[in-house]
Amino acid sequence: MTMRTVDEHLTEILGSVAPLPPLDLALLEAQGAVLAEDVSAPVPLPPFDNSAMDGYAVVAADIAGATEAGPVTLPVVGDIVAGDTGVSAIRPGLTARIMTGAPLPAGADAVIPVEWTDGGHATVQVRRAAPPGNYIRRAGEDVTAGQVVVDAGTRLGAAQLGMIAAVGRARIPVRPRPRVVVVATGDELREPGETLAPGQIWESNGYMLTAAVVEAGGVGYRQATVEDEPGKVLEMLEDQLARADAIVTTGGVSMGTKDVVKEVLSGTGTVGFHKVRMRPGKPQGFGLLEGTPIFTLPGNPVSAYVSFQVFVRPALRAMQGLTPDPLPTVSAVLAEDVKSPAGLRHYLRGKLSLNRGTYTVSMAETQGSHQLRSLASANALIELAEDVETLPAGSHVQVMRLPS
Ligand SMILES: Nc1nc2c(c(=O)[nH]1)N[C@H]1C(S)=C(S)[C@@H](COP(=O)(O)OP(=O)(O)OC[C@H]3O[C@@H](n4cnc5c(N)ncnc54)[C@H](O)[C@@H]3O)O[C@H]1N2
Ligand code: MOO
Repeated sequence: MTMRTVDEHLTEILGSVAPLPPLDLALLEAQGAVLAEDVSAPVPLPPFDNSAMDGYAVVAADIAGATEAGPVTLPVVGDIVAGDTGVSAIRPGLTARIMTGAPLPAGADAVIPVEWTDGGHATVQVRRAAPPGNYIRRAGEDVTAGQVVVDAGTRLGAAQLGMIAAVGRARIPVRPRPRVVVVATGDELREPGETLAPGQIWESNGYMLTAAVVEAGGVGYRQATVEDEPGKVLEMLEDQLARADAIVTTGGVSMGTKDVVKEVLSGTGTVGFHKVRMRPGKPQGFGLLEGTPIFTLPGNPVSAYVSFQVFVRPALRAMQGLTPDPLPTVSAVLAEDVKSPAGLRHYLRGKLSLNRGTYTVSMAETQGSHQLRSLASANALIELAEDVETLPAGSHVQVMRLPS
């Protein structure tokens, strides 16, 4: 196994993954996917001048002198509701009742809310003056014709889907959420809910990594554990290629006699195994299996989780056409002294808090790569560069916020 840095390993990964080809999807099928092309408006929004209030469409000059004590009385010549398509014009001296969202009749230049009037039907008394433009929503004041309303590369949430529907699009080209098969290996593993024999543990990495795939915008498929028998593991991985845009395995990649993932994948496709200068997460493998990226993460639970966030998450972003950013990172003040092994990138579980505008981070109680409890209560990973060996309390450090 060759030695390499975190950056070297990530560079190889990002050089090997490509955005998934776009698909044309109906709006609600596209939720969570990333828009592949800009969406622009074919018409302005609003498409026509319309009323912002339930009230009366008037000529502002007609009611310029209206007061509580001296209301102006106008004949009401029509009733315009939202959805009316053939609205006739009004002339000075006349008014029409109008509802919110209804098209403004030609000739009118202001809307008087019903609360400023006596609410009359045949005639209406207006008790307040208003300038031209009062409570009118002008055509194009939200979006102009031809304007881009959602940029390519945006992940589609509720607001973006609403915007796209509002410009009349029923289907859009998106990069689909990558389908990621998660495979746990190890003869010691049993399903949660089953009874354990001595020496066995419950399988947890598969659940954790499948959930992490979803947090990273993918679709996670957790594959049941198979026996640590090379033929069976290879056959299962090859079967999974049919439904996978990527495969993530955990376990079986270090120096043991039963490190089956390494055994079956060494020399298969372009898969290579490396010792990466990091803690946790030293033993890593990556490559393409019949063109599909496969990440072989270590088995220690915290190592698997950190490896996912450092290597797999950026790759899944790239496959969605997003920038392969790390988790959102902030600068924080260390609450205590820390030590770090020389020559390794160190990821420490931490607790990040914001006190009077300053981020402070303290270390989780335990840092062993088998100690999942402190990861489950952490909200951050403190990232210490390879050349850091000691840092006193008060130093500034880069901290990755964990998905919440
Ligand atoms: N002689 C050496 N031994 C080890 C080295 C080394 O360099 N030389 N590296 C250590 C490091 S660092 C790590 S990390 C682990 C990685 O080992 P594997 O990827 O081969 O993982 P396993 O041996 O299969 O398992 C390690 C550990 O994690 C538990 N595990 C595995 N899968 C799961 C799962 N799905 N759910 C819960 N727990 C899991 C497993 O029971 C082991 O305790 O190797 C070190 N050894
Ligand atoms: O890399 Mo191992 O991941 O340190 O426990």
